[in-house]
Amino acid sequence: MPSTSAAPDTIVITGGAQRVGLHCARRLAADGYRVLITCRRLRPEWEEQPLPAGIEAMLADFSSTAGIQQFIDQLRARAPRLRAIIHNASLWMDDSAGADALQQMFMVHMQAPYLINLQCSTLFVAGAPADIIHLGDDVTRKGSARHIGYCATKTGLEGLTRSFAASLAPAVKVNAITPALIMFNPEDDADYRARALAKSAMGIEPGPDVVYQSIRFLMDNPYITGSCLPLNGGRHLK
Ligand SMILES: NC(=O)C1=CN([C@@H]2O[C@H](COP(=O)(O)OP(=O)(O)OC[C@H]3O[C@@H](n4cnc5c(N)ncnc54)[C@H](OP(=O)(O)O)[C@@H]3O)[C@@H](O)[C@H]2O)C=CC1
Ligand SMILES: Nc1nc2c(c(=O)[nH]1)N=C([C@H](O)[C@@H](O)CO)CN2
Repeated sequence: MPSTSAAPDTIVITGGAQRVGLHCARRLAADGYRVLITCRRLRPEWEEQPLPAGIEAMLADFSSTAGIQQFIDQLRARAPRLRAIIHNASLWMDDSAGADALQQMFMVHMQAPYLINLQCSTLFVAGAPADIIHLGDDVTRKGSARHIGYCATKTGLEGLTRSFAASLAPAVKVNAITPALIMFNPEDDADYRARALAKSAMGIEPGPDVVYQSIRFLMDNPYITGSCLPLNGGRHLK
């Protein structure tokens, strides 16, 4: 649970302005945490429908090292009582997306978590539970014929998980959640959706709360670190 001190503990969720990240931000704010979400653009809808109390948006673009460093400097200046950093930001690009697609996904999936973890691990509250959680992808289990660059960079993120877990223990636990289908995108057509649902034993689109539940499980468990938690509906059974 959040600290009882005057300042609530802070959880950072990168790429938290939509979909999975925003859902988890809402749930964790409702749990009593101060949640800092990062985004490349503030959403116009927040004018009419402000983010819930406890959620603050920080502009951050991880497409360059300078952009990552600017975020780190801003976060350090705010000197939050960090409880967790959740690396959720991601680009899901297929291999027809252009020559620099791999580089773009490397920046978001590996360079940003690498630099942020290296420089922000000292912002956690000393002597209190501390977590870094990487959002990976179940696709790393077998590889992907259609998202080679995406899969490679998410595989690299799993490697960062194990290395940072060894480096930051026992002060900070570092784990990954490796989901398969969580929530479709609006443009996904009926045929794509049917094929995606058929790939797992559970055969459902579970929605983002299963990611929140997995985050809570990792945060509330003092003994798991260096692990990649499969969240794939039994996809490995098919
Ligand atoms: N959705 C699913 O079914 C699955 C999701 N996952 C993983 O779970 C996580 C959440 O998924 P989902 O909610 O669909 O993710 P999204 O595709 O909605 O992306 C999340 C956010 O990443 C941010 N982002 C992208 N590029 C950059 C960048 N260069 N700098 C900073 N932020 C960036 C975007 O922020 P903004 O738009 O504000 O710029 C975006 O809102 C991801 O890591 C994803 O790979 C894994 C398997 C399945
Ligand atoms: N950054 C993102 N990564 C992924 C997404 C997404 O929408 N954004 N979606 C998927 C798919 O759900 C896939 O798991 C099955 O269709 C994977 N990664």
